[in-house]
Amino acid sequence: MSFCLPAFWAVIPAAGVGARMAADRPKQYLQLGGRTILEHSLGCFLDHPSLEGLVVSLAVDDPYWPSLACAGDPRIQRADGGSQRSGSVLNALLQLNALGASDDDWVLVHDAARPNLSREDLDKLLAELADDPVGGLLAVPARDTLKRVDKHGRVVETIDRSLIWQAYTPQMFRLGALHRALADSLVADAVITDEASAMEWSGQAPRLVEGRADNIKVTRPEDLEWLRLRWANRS
Ligand SMILES: Nc1ccn([C@@H]2O[C@H](COP(=O)(O)OP(=O)(O)OP(=O)(O)O)[C@@H](O)[C@H]2O)c(=O)n1
Ligand SMILES: C[C@](O)(CO)[C@H](O)COP(=O)(O)O
Repeated sequence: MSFCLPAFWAVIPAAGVGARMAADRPKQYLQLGGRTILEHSLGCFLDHPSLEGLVVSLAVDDPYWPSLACAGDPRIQRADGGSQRSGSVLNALLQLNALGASDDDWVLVHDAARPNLSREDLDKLLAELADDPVGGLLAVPARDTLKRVDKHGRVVETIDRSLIWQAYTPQMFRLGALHRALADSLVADAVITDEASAMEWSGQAPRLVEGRADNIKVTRPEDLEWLRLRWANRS
């Protein structure tokens, strides 16, 4: 059964420094299968027929972007990164407004550090949330036993994981609602680590869409080692 997926705008926050990766450059510019991690993450969106436009948030002093083949792609607009991920996303949303996006348009925010997003998961998110009143995100149910610890690293509780999920990206919300939620939560100095937490802060209940667990965020060296092994086995 073919179905029409909703049109959407994409925001790719790529202004982080990758401190936990401790590499010689920000992790989004490390190589995976002959391209940078950022190029893989952009690629999943640039060829999608429902894409209206894409904004990538880059550090204001990013020296690496101009050397990428996609730097001149007219489908990609730039926004200045912020001191936090949420600020980088908010700046990109402002750019979408300038590009003519409307408040009711869908926006998908996807970490530049998640290069392994599948087209199947992207289309699943779009299809399942196309008519949702709030929006939502790709997520994976907790698979391991979870422990709560005290300040000494001693277990104080095993948490019931039956209702615990890990938030991934893309996260999909209407532009106007996300813009308001991010701006208001930033003014209130709320702790916001993803778009869904800003929507929750504003009183909304985003919907989880189960995705693939291998849509991992490259955070530490072993994450990239694992992806490189998978990529090598693909070719
Ligand atoms: N001020 C920031 C911080 C992060 N990001 C982006 O948000 C995504 C997820 O953030 P994270 O994995 O934390 O990346 P870093 O902040 O670079 O990592 P670290 O916390 O280890 O420095 C990444 O694509 C990163 O580039 C961003 O655009 N602007
Ligand atoms: C947005 C995110 O990837 C969802 O899990 C996560 O919150 C990013 O956190 P980080 O500390 O900025 O990597």
